[in-house]
Amino acid sequence: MKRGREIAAANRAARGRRTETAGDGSLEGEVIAAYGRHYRVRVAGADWHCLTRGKKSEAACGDRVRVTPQGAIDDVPQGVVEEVRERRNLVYRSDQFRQKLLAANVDRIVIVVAAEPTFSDDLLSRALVAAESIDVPALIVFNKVELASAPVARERLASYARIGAEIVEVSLKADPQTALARLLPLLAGPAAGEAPADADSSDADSSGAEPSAVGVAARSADTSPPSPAPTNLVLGQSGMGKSTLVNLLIPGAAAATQEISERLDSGKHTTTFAQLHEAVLPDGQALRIVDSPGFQEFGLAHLTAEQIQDAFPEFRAHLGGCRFYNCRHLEEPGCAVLGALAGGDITPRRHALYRQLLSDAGLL
Ligand SMILES: Nc1nc2c(ncn2[C@@H]2O[C@H](COP(=O)(O)OP(=O)(O)OP(=O)(O)O)[C@@H](O)[C@H]2O)c(=O)[nH]1
Ligand SMILES: [Zn+2]
Repeated sequence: MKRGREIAAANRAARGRRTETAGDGSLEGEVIAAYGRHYRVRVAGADWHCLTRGKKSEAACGDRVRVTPQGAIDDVPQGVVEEVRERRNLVYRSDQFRQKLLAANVDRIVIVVAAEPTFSDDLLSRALVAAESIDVPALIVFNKVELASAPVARERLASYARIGAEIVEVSLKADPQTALARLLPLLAGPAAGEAPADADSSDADSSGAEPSAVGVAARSADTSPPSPAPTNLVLGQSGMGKSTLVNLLIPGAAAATQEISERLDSGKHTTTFAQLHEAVLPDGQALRIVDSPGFQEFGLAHLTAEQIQDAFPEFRAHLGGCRFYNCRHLEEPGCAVLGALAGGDITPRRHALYRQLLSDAGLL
């Protein structure tokens, strides 16, 4: 989050690059659906079906890619992904054996939890760590708050608010209008071609007190090309209401997903599907949502020790206070983080997660 300003600037620069034709006949586009090695790439307003050259699937939803045309099948342009452009960030899950790319070039990670079924602290915490590790703001959408079980879940979420997480309460099914009124100002932004609406706000940092300052038309008024809306990656365990959220925000999203999975997957079931949905709102703002599969585990084996440590906001105030400059905050004498753990400022659950993430990454 501390690099929000730089990211916003990089963001503007990256988005200045519109679709271009290179000398070799290749074109630039954006991956709007990733399904194993199959991709749907939006090139100059048309949706192409593309494959990568290698066996590995290395592009993610939201990536800018260079593609070469390969004719058309059933009027759908076909292409090959030749190159993935440099990305601002990449969200992925990993264990020791493989990686699952979720999305690239995201501006916010939206994590859906609910009053019931019971959400997993481990998964929520890992999603927050994933966001922190790439300096992208996270938003927790707390759904089904009309249920009698909501106070228990609210109490559990309070510990996340204490470490700085932003939480929005909604009833996506029971009260969709209020949910939209709360979420759209946080998630929408200027449509492509629209001038920035707010001259004062300058970045997509979520650390400000005003929720309305988060990425919503909050681009500085400079001379660079106007930015399209921020890209929101939606994550959630099964049953929390992720599909309900995506369909409320983008009417027709379910049908689009169905259509793409039928075309790209030809009946095979894969779980690596992610899709970018876009909509223009009545007020002219635009909304970009990446829908990803529900998950039951969130491996972060790719993180470095430094990324893991930095992803715990409640450690920060203590990091300078350890006796050893290279303290790992595990059992070292004179460790300020362990002191804060003993004193109750850091919870045992969070410190256990810290240790587990180091272990998962092979760093213990
Ligand atoms: N009571 C209540 N139920 C809701 C609300 N929002 C969604 N649901 C229900 O919660 C269930 C799960 O919602 P989905 O949107 O399918 O959840 P999901 O997270 O996409 O789950 P998967 O499809 O399994 O990945 C459905 O039966 C919804 O009708 C709400 O505001 N209140
Ligand atoms: Zn320490």
